[in-house]
Amino acid sequence: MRYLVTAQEMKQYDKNTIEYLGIPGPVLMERAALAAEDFLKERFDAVKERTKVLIFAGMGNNGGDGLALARLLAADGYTVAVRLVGDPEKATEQWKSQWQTLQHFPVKTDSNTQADEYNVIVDALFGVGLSRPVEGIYAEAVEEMNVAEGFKLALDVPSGICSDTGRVLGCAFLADATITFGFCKRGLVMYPGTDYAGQVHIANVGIGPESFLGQSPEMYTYDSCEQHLPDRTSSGNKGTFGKALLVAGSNGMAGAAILAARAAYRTGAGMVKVITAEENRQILQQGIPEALYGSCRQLSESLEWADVIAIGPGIGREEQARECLKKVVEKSRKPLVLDADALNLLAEENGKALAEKLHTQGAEGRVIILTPHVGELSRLLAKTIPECKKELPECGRELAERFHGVAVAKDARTIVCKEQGEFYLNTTGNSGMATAGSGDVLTGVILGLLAQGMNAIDAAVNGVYLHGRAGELAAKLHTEYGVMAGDIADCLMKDYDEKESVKK
Ligand SMILES: NC(=O)C1=CN([C@@H]2O[C@H](COP(=O)(O)OP(=O)(O)OC[C@H]3O[C@@H](n4cnc5c(N)ncnc54)[C@H](O)[C@@H]3O)[C@@H](O)[C@H]2O)[C@@H](O)CC1
Ligand SMILES: Nc1ncnc2c1ncn2[C@@H]1O[C@H](COP(=O)(O)OP(=O)(O)O)[C@@H](O)[C@H]1O
Ligand SMILES: [K+]
Repeated sequence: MRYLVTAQEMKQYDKNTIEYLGIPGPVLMERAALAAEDFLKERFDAVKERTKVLIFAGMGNNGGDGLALARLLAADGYTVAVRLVGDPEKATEQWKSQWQTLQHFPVKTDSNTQADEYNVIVDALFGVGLSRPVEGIYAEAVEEMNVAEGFKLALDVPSGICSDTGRVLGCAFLADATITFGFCKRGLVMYPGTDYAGQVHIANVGIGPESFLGQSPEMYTYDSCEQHLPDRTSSGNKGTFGKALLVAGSNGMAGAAILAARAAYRTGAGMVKVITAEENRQILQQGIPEALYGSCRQLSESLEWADVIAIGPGIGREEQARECLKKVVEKSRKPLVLDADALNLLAEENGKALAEKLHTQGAEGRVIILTPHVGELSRLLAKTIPECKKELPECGRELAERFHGVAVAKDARTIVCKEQGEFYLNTTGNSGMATAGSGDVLTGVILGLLAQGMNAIDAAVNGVYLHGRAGELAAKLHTEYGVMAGDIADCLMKDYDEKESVKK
């Protein structure tokens, strides 16, 4: 698990470390600079004589980090220059202290430096203190750094990237790598910030979980989650691993049902039964002979049979779909995943009463997971798509609250939201997954995990992770251009044993 912090959280943890834990600010800054120095030395020590480093320093403590780095590198024999951007009169106390110390070291600090004469450019203009769009002399400095050749390292956050959202404020430094201090900032994994950050390295500078003082970060991600899969009893039979009911696929949309059923099986469900339009019977049985088939008329008895239910992929918005959704809501209290057109039906005017019932069931303890993409989310919340994209965690949380459930707000960086507590932001996956049917696969994955007894939040979080991971494996085989949803389903769990054996 890796925390993802906002600027405000990071500043609070800095403050707690200094004021409560008693580690002085200059010590933290020195450690930040040492970490950056180590990072550069690892890459450039072998060619030290030919390495010329230019550091662009702002007037805040990010600039202070830059000055400390300049001193360390110069003391180590590197050719280093610093370009000051801003008015030193307005610099922070720590900055001023770093500046005085720097005067005793052979570092060029006049303004005549030409970026194209250096082969390492370090951005120490702004870190988590960026508070408005980058303009004027700061924008010029960013532009100069961006057009320069050579290796580009950002300290803490690429200047111009909002630490909380990953958005570009005015313009931003395009880094090859970012060394970030203490905890990873949200903006370094969200788009487009992640593209600007390059490779992200998290440096331990002495600000750790002790600094939370009861207020842990609100967001986290997984780098690896094998240990979070449901236990698999070696003596289990197909009943042990759950009976998953999938209501999917209207006439002509059998593919959605096949993809989701396939994904549920691949994730480990013992039995998958698909309720779909009569016309789909043959193609479904050919496409996935392992699945049981049922027509919409058999829905009631299938609801009795099932341990867990998912409804939505490819069901359309016709009367039959509405009837099925009504039954699933009214005749069952079993764990339920709602996706695609099931969500659209709930968002319609005449779906409001059903949504109200679900809300009550959620309050009474029914497990409800909703998996909207931003379009579906915008319909459910009556907001615009840009609003939902901009405030995805908040919108996801609003939906989770509305249904007393778990909302999987899908985008290039999907966020799993509960009514309260932390958000999970997913970092697996790639643009190859922006392909029709990819969401149907996710529904099947979450259903498969629920079938094996996982709780709602774990099924949603791990489902999203595994789905993205499968997308990465699929892209290795087919490139991001060539991935189709079926490839994602087929790549599910493919590297699981391998990773386990590496771990052992
Ligand atoms: N103890 C600490 O405080 C530590 C801080 N560290 C560094 O300190 C950074 C945070 O330092 P600060 O809080 O001083 O903030 P920054 O150095 O990120 O920037 C803040 C300064 O930039 C100005 N500013 C913000 N946006 C601007 C814009 N668009 N145009 C022009 N000026 C703008 C602000 O008015 C302020 O003067 C971290 O990112 C990290 O690099 C690290 O050294 C670790 C320890
Ligand atoms: N650029 C991307 N990077 C990572 N994941 C992505 C990207 N684009 C889409 N996805 C994932 O693919 C899935 C698409 O789901 P959805 O929009 O419901 O597709 P469909 O309705 O076609 O099945 C979501 O899980 C989403 O997070
Ligand atoms: K920076």
